[in-house]
Amino acid sequence: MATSSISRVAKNPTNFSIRNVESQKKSIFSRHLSFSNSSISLQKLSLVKGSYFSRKFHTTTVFNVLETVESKSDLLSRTQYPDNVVRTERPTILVSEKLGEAGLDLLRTFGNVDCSYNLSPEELCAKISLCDALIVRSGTKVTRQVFEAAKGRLKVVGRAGVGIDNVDLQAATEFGCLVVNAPTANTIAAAEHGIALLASMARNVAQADASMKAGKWQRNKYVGVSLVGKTLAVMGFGKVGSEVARRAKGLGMHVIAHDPYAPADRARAIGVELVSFDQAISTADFISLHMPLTPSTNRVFNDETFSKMKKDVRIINVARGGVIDEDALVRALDNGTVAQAALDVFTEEPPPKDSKLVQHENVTVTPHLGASTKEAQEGVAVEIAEAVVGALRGELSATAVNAPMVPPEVLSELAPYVTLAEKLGRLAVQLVAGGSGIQSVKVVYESARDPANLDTRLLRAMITKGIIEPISDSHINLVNADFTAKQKGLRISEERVLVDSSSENPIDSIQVQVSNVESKFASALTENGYISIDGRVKYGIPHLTRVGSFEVDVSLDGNLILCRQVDQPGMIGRVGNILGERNVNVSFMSVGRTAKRTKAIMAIGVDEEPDKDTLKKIGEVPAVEEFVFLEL
Ligand SMILES: NC(=O)C1=CN([C@@H]2O[C@H](COP(=O)(O)OP(=O)(O)OC[C@H]3O[C@@H](n4cnc5c(N)ncnc54)[C@H](O)[C@@H]3O)[C@@H](O)[C@H]2O)C=CC1
Ligand SMILES: O=C(O)C(=O)COP(=O)(O)O
Repeated sequence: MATSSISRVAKNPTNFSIRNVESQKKSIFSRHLSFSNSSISLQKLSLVKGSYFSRKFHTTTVFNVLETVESKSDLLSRTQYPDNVVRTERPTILVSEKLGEAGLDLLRTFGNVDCSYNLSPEELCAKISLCDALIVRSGTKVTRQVFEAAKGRLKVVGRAGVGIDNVDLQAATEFGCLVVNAPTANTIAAAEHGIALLASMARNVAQADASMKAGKWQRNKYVGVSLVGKTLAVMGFGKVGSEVARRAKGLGMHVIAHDPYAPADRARAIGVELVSFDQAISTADFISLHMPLTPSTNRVFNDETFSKMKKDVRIINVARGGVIDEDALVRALDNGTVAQAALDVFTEEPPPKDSKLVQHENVTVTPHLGASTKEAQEGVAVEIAEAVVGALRGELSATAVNAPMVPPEVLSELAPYVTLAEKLGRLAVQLVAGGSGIQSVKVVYESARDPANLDTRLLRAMITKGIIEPISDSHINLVNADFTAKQKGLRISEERVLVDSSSENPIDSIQVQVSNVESKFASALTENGYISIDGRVKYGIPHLTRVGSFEVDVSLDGNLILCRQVDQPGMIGRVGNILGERNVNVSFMSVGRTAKRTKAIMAIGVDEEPDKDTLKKIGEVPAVEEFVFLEL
């Protein structure tokens, strides 16, 4: 008989009307009674729905659909606002490194932009709890401390460039913060810088320039090497690597590449042979690095790998300093294995003033200038501003780094199922008797679609949200759903059941099963002993269609009383009277039973939350065997 202590969500009268019409006019099961007196016609309903869908569902991203769906179903627990508050004020966007004006202008049309450059880690942590978004380049370390200091307000980190090795992605994910980058706008700039370093290193341009400025004229000292006919190994054949390869081919070089993930046909198309790591480094005259810094590429160029290189090899690094063991490189330069190196990036930036590597006479250096052209900086600024604004609007950018991508057409199709999934999660957790922790949840999707064509990650995230949020202070979104579930020891498994129906709808029904728990409403348990509830989307609106082994049919909105009683005449009237006397408005009622005159379940939708006394009175009706009050 316990009732739940879950906090209420706001109500929107328009949605009640829609639901009432839905209940009244679209009842499918014979014993479904509607207590609605709504005068909205079905035609009007479809108009409302039509305009709603056509206006909103052109959107292309996950959070936008979540926002749309949630505002439609009156949930204020918005995915992207962890403090459960719908913010109406302009968001604050902190830009911690120089960003192109076009990007800043775009950001200013949407939020308050705080350009604070050269912040110390402490200053960044002090500011961040006042910010909704942070935009960085490679110079700002977005550490776990930053996410902790944000106190849940920071919703998106935008990296105005490619490399995200300066952002603690694991921490971002744990804190439900989306990370987006600008992966395309500086590709050419980085490739051109790679080629500039290659050519200037080969012809000693920087050294000769410094020598002349020191008053010298050393023509014999600075004899260079030619590029034509030499072998260049491109390590990392991604966007930058392939542009470098293309340009090097134009200089008459023989280009090979190593990239465990690059498709061979892409390489073949520009006349580049993909080879193994060892083959690349042992045959190349020049080696150009273009792989990201990850645990597996960290210091991949070290004493051992330098020793496998051809004598007098020349190395260019426009990727990340950390892929080279810099002390080993100094040794390789000193012992003559590596003739020259041209470096734009360093393990520590800026490197120490007395760095042997930077000071080495055979090394050409630039201070991380790969992306620093006017064109690239305007490009990344706009690219990242669009991504950040989109994310703050509730959209999931196409350049999200720590969240799954769900194609736009899948998103709009799944929208009503997203609401259904969250509500089933909310209901399931409220049916669990206090004290027994949920560890294992199984979700069964019935669908006529080929499982390969059914992306359920979004639904699983929303079921997780529905289950976890009411019983904890965690705030779940698509970024952190799986992580949070795992952290709380909640295992969510999924099963797809192929059914013989129209594949026009992505899903026929969703069943949520919670096993190894006690229920505060025993009728929700199946004969196998687990809590089981089913839901469907009918005419765009989520419905609860089964509780345990009882079929019901109620639209999922407002609050719900589930009663199990002896199936006998007069029960609906008796319970309805108790609620009516206490001014609790019944919005719909549905009765389900397994057999005539045995046991039945009554599902009663109520607009107001009945007080304890009212619920007690319902419990005292002699034929009522158990009941539970649930908030959706
Ligand atoms: N110096 C600068 O200012 C700039 C530096 N960069 C850096 O250049 C690097 C590449 O950037 P993009 O080409 O845009 O990225 P990308 O993601 O298009 O390419 C990276 C490639 O590296 C490959 N890769 C991953 N692990 C590898 C491994 N162990 N061995 C060989 N290849 C591996 C990937 O398969 C991918 O094809 C990044 O680290 C980025 O941060 C990018 C732009 C400017
Ligand atoms: O995009 C990248 O990965 C870069 O390294 C460019 O860095 P930056 O934005 O110039 O600090």
